[in-house]
Amino acid sequence: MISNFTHSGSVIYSQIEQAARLGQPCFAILFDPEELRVQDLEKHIEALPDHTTHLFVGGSTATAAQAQLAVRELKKHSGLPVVLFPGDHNQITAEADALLFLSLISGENPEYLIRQQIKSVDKLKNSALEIIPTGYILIDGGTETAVQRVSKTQPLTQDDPDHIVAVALAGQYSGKKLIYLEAGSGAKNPVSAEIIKAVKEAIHIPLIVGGGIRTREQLEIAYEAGADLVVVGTAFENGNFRI
Ligand SMILES: CC(C)=CCC/C(C)=C/CC/C(C)=C/CC/C(C)=C/COP(=O)(O)OP(=O)(O)O
Ligand SMILES: O=P(O)(O)OC[C@@H](O)CO
Ligand SMILES: [Mg+2]
Repeated sequence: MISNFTHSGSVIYSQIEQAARLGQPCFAILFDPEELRVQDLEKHIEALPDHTTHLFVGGSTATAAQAQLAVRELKKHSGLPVVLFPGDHNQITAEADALLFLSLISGENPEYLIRQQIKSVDKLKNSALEIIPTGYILIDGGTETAVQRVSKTQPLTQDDPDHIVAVALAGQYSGKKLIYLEAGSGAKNPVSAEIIKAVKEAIHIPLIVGGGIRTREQLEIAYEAGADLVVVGTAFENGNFRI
């Protein structure tokens, strides 16, 4: 019997999974609510690359009000799915289409492994927001990033792909539906092709890759290595993402 207790549909996740299965990679632009000026939003929407499939909203230090405004305005001006990628439970708003329910599994800070998630329950339990359990893995991108500072966790070295694969598999075995390899916003070095490939070969859930991707070439390297969804934030924010 189909359960009546299903919290919400899985429209967004099913799309990502199906695209991954068909080898049609997805592409997300990340809007940091802290940086977003509403008066510039239409210009940003017009500048979205044609192959954009998702709009992500989140920041390491954005407030609840900033996140809510960003989601509302993006939904108003674009038909693309708006997916929350929160740095904090306060950024969650039921007006989005889906939520990456992140757990920072590369680190050992209980606040980002389970406490933030518990704090979000009151908001989530009566909402129809699609919740996508996501294993979030912070990898050293050559600079100290906001995620590292905020989460007080160390990134995993790119020199040990076997360990990164083990963390990703532990996430999958724990029931995560997505794995997100993160080099950190504005990273000097994106996650390497070698690591993307090793993780992709090991897991059977879709793989998100982000952090420090600025060029068409880096984007293609990530897809070629096996990323199912690539996220670009800073380069788009700065008007530097040339494709
Ligand atoms: C799912 C729930 C309830 C909460 C999530 C809380 C967790 C586990 C967060 C993971 C750790 C973290 C701080 C992630 C931040 C992710 C993010 C939105 C990064 C974008 O970084 P920017 O804010 O753009 O960086 P800059 O400050 O460099 O611009
Ligand atoms: O801002 P950039 O470096 O594109 O990173 C995107 C995203 O992965 C950050 O969480
Ligand atoms: Mg940012």
